[in-house]
Amino acid sequence: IKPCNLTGWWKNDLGSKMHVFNVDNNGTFSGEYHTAVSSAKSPIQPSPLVGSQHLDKDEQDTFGFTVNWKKFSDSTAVFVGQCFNGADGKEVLHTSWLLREKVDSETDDWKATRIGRNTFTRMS
Ligand SMILES: O=C1C=CC(=NNc2ccccc2C(=O)O)C=C1
Repeated sequence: IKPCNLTGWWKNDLGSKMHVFNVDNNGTFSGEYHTAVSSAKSPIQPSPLVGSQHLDKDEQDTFGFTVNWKKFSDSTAVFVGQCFNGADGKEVLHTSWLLREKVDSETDDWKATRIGRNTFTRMS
């Protein structure tokens, strides 16, 4: 199976863009996340991401990464997923995410984590 390397630019179904810098030989990578969903008032600036992917030979690897949302909010998102070579030959990342918003009091802890799914495709 054609290997699937995360290095490069990806776009998700919300229109956010992710730039993965080089993946080292441990599968560790860093990058920048350019969200499309931040509140309009704050200028969109990239947030740092760090992650790790499997490097099995010629496999469709699983990965995880963490995004710390700079500036606009003290939230953190973690993504887990797998890279596939789609039927059309295009690479696609199917991910699940947890978004943890910072809440002001422990009594609000119960409502502070959201879950969802995102699909990323490589930006040509
Ligand atoms: O200030 C903030 C706070 C949270 C954010 N979450 N974005 C996400 C959370 C889950 C999945 C995708 C995204 C995205 O931005 O594409 C973005 C900006």
